[in-house]
Amino acid sequence: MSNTIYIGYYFKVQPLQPAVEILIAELGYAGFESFVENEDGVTAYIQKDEWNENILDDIQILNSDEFEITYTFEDIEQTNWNEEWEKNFNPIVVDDMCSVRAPFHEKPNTQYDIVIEPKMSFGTGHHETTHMMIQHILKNDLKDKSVLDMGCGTGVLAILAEIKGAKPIDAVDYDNWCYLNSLENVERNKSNHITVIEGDASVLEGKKYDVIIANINRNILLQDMKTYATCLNENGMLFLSGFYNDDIPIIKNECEKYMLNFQEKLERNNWVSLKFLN
Ligand SMILES: C[S@@+](CC[C@H](N)C(=O)[O-])C[C@H]1O[C@@H](n2cnc3c(N)ncnc32)[C@H](O)[C@@H]1O
Repeated sequence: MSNTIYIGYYFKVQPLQPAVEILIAELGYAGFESFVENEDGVTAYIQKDEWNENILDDIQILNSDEFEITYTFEDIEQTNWNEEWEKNFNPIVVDDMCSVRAPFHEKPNTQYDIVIEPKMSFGTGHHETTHMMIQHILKNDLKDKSVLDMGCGTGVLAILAEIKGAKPIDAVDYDNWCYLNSLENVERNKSNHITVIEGDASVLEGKKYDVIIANINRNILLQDMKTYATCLNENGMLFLSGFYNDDIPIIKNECEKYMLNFQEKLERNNWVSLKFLN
C-alpha cells in the first residue's frame, strides 16, 4: 500500500456552499476517499486502482445550473499527498468537547484532545461519518466496556473510546497502511488498551465485545453483519456508519435478522450513522 498512487481532482466551485458539501458526499459514494476543502472549492483524492475515466459520470451536482464547477486532475505521488495534508489539515472540534488535530497544531481547550497524523488513512473527523461516530461515542457510557473498532482507518474512534474509559479495545483494518497508521496514532495518544489488528471480519472469530463501532460502507456492513451480531455481547451497542439515508431500510432489515434493535439515527449531509442494541 505504501506505493499507492492517487489521482487528485482540483474542483473550483462557485458559490461554495452547499455545493462543496454535496460534491464531497457524491464523490465519496463514487469511491473518492479523501477531501481537502480550500477557499476555491475542494481537492478530492481517489486511489488509481479505484479510478476509471467515467468516474464523474454519476456526479449529479456537476450538471447543476445553480453552481459553476470546473476541475483539473493529475496523478499524485504519496509524498505530495502527505504534504497536502500537512498544509491543509485543520483541527476540528466535535460538539465543543472533542478535538481532532495534527501534531503541529496548538493544543485546543477541549475536554478530549486526539492527535492524529492521517498520512494515507481515512479518519480525521472531517468526514461526516467520522464526525457522527465521534458524536455517538461522546454520548454513550463506554467505561470498562470492551470495544471493537472495525475499519479503524487512523484509529481515531478507538482512541476516543479509550479516552472515554473503554477497555480492552481491538482496532481492526484490512488495509496495511491503516494498520500501521493506527499503530502510530495509538502510540502518539498514549493509548494503552488498544490492540491494532490487520485483517477483515475473519479475525473476529471467537471474540466478544460490549460495543462494536463500524464506519465502513453499506456493502461491507451488510456482508459482515452476521459476524458483528455474533461478536456482540447481550445488551451490547452497535454503531454503524458509512452509508446514506436511502440505505437505512436495507441496513435495518439486515440488523433485524440478528435481533439488533434500532435506537438512534444521526445525520449529516445525507450521510447517516445508526445505533442498535442487542
Ligand atoms: C470510512 S473509513 C473509517 C475510518 C475510521 N474508523 C473513521 O471513522 O474515520 C473505513 C475503513 O474501513 C477499512 N475497511 C474497509 N473494508 C474493510 C473490511 N472488510 N475489513 C476491515 N476493514 C475494512 C478501510 O481500509 C478504511 O480504513
